[in-house]
Amino acid sequence: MVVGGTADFFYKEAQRLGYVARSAFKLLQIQNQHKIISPGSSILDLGCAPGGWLQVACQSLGPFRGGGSVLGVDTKKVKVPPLHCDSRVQTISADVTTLPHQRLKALSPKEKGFSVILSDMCPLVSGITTKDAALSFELGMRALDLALGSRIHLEPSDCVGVLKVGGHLVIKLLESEDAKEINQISKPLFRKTSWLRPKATRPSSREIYLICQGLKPDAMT
Ligand SMILES: C[S@@+](CC[C@H](N)C(=O)[O-])C[C@H]1O[C@@H](n2cnc3c(N)ncnc32)[C@H](O)[C@@H]1O
Repeated sequence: MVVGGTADFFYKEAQRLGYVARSAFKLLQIQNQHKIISPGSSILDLGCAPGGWLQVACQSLGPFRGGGSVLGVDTKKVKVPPLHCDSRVQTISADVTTLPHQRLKALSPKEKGFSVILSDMCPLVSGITTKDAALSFELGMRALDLALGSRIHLEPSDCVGVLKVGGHLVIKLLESEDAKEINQISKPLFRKTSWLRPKATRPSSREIYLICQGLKPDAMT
């Protein structure tokens, strides 16, 4: 992004290192601080276009022989393969708000769900703070719902979430009272939850990431 006639630091760094978007540095910081991705992780990346997080997710899996997988979903098509991605990365074009839990589960390795779910989804920003925050909250809740299914009682009770026990979930939100509600819902279900505002976030942005680590076993199972 060119701001005031000069390309900003993270834009230049992204170009220098072959990342398709400066957003790559946000996931790099999350990974450096929280180590959510390990060799062999099965990763679901919601709102993956143009592919910066796909690149960092694949790099974070380590050498190809260590296995792992990354499934990216976006309404926009991703021009694959971006640099740093290998055949462990697959993408589909779909609207996350209407994508059934069962379809996502069927796309996960051995249909067993994912060990890491990332949501960098954001609505088309209107500039109206309350409206944008409300839309962002809806996308965040959708990510939570896909991850946890009936455990957060948003869906019929047979609707199983696609995040594995022990797994991690990252959700982008725009700061608001509602955003705090997502943390309140998540907190009892995970070993730890925390907030992170990455250095690569533009100063004018209200975005913030909720990081939920270590999904606890379901009391019902
Ligand atoms: C900030 S961009 C993601 C950037 C990406 N993490 C990267 O590093 O390249 C937000 C993305 O969310 C996607 N998005 C928003 N609403 C969506 C929805 N309902 N279903 C799927 N993707 C959605 C947009 O199309 C957009 O590509």
